[in-house]
Amino acid sequence: MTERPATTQRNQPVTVTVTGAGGQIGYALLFRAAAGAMFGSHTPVRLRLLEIPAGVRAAHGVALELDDCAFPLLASVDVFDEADRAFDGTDVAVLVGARPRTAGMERKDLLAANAGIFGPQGRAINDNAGDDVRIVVVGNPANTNALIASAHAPDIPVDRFTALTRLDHNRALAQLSHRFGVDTGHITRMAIWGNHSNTQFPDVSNVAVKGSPLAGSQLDRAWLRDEFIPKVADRGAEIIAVRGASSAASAANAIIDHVHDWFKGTPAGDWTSAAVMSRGEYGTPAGVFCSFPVTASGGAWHIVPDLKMSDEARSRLAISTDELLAERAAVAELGLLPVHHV
Ligand SMILES: NC(=O)C1=CN([C@@H]2O[C@H](COP(=O)(O)OP(=O)(O)OC[C@H]3O[C@@H](n4cnc5c(N)ncnc54)[C@H](O)[C@@H]3O)[C@@H](O)[C@H]2O)C=CC1
Ligand SMILES: O=C([O-])CC(=O)C(=O)O
Repeated sequence: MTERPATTQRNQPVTVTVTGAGGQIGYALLFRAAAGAMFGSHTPVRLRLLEIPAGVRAAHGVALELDDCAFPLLASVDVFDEADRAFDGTDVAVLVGARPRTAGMERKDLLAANAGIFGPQGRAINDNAGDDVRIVVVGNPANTNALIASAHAPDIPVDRFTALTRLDHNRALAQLSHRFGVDTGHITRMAIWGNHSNTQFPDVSNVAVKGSPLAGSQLDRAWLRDEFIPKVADRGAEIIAVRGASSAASAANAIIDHVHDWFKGTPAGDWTSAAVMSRGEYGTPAGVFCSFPVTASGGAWHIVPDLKMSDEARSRLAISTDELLAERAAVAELGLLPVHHV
């Protein structure tokens, strides 16, 4: 047996709770998390898997397979069907567990089906998680579910809650990479604004390719309006139509990217996209989780300040934030928000 070099340094383990762990995204996520993709090769991970009773057996199956991978960084795996126990001491809560949409549904159609999950989970995180807990909401409609969860966690700073729009960001990078014939790593300063839905605004106005801003024919407005923006905004539906199920591996990959950057920071000179609580930045309505261009440093997200926005960009963003306000009103109507959040 090869001995580990004496210099191998090990950080304290990070505890990650994943809800919906027996589902499609869970299956694509947990093995990469256990292999060290979130926090790097020096940080062991303790996994806590939450499922509803009907999904617990599948989650146990995933736990058996995790065991069989013999990941050196995997400190423990535990399966729960009770939120209070699953979130006990957790550092990172990944809220995936929810029903996915099927062909013909919009993400907002999931509101009534899924929103009821996130209040109790927010409360369980509030009462049980570690002091520094960070939360990423993935289950749709993700932005509004993040609002519900945070509203039920009064002791946790709202900035610790996020909703995932990194998948939209990555989709946009891939489309730009195809268009301009460069690796995605050469494309910086992409931004997703608004809701994780087809009203989102994928904005290339600050994009740089190999460090140079887009110019001339690269800014083909008809291509942006008729092809790029709808391709990115409707990609989730395209995946459902082609794959027959909603995106799972690409969603898991985006979760890894999001958590990784939150802990490790975004690269100098670039930013990414995440939905965070709006305090009115860029004219957005305060009190909804809205996607912005963000940097991460010191374990916190920072909305990129002082970007110029055209009138068209502002009106596209307003369409998406109007949808967020409508979702907020709908869940308030369903009694899913505490009164002071309405
Ligand atoms: N924000 C994003 O970028 C994306 C979000 N999604 C959303 O992620 C969610 C999950 O998608 P999949 O994994 O494909 O679905 P899935 O149906 O394969 O798995 C969901 C799992 O969640 C479990 N679950 C349901 N309610 C739960 C609860 N209260 N507590 C714990 N577990 C619970 C189910 O038993 C199931 O095993 C869906 O809402 C989907 O729309 C999917 C792709 C991208
Ligand atoms: O579209 C869906 O229902 C799943 C999802 O959020 C995505 O793929 O972006």
